[in-house]
Amino acid sequence: MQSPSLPQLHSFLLLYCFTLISLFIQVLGDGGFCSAPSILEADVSSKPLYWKVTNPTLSPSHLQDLPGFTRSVYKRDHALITPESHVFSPLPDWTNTLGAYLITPAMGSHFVMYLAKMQENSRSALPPHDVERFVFVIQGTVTLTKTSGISNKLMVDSYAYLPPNFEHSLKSDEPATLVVFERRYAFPDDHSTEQIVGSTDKQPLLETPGEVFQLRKLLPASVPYDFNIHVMDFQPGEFLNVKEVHYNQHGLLLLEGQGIYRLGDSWYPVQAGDVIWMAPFVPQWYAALGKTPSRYLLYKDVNRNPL
Ligand SMILES: NC(=O)N[C@H](N)C(=O)O
Ligand SMILES: [Mn+2]
Repeated sequence: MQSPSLPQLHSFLLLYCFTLISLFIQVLGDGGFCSAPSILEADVSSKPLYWKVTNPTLSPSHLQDLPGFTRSVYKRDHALITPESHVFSPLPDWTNTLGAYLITPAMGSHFVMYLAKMQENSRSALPPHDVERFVFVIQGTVTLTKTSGISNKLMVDSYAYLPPNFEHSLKSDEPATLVVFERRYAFPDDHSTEQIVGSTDKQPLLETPGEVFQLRKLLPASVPYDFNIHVMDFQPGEFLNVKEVHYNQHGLLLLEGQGIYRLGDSWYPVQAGDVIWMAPFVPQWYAALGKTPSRYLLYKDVNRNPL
């Protein structure tokens, strides 16, 4: 049998290498040999708004049952509370509602932030005396009823601000999830706040000089309001220009998307469903990553002298 000529051997080797390379690319393209399912693969575009907040991508299956594994962190000037850490218990005086307090004055905040999981036929209780309340609907529909008898249906992405000592109730026939902020109202002389009902999509985009994110504010900027709720949108790859350090404190809920949050000297991968506490003056910065835009809801105290 005649041995292959040099040109034949050369073309055989070329073909062999080409086959190997295309096989390797094929395997990598399928996520490689040992990659966990990427959160990017979860196609959230076909899901209801804010769906991932109540259906977070928990750690990959091989980590989910890893004893003690969590992304949650609690430090002096910040905290990251991730869904696998939530501890729900019946909300005092609410009917058929479980609550998970995520930020409270025990952390050093002057407000509380909690998730309220309303079951069937559930009803809210009033906040304590002189405490104002802001509720935002993450999932389901609730009916806000005031003493005047007027009621509003709040769907996902809708919200309500209730002044201190304002009689009201939130009812839900079907399961619904709210994020709630409450704060002891700092009464300025002869100022008072009004009850507000609105939805994010109807709020105008505000100027953000020097920044690229889109900003909506859900409450009036006027003096009577001692906090505001910002809704901030980032396209993948966009990030905060200012590495902020300010006297205001924040409670943040990532509603959509994923990225990296810098808090102090720590850098955290975050995703929809994560909650962050930022104490005054903690250096803070965010970059949106992945294929889907980021949106977060942000409590920020305003209009009061820090003294
Ligand atoms: N961490 C933040 O996104 N902070 C806001 N830009 C703010 O303080 O208004
Ligand atoms: Mn800030």
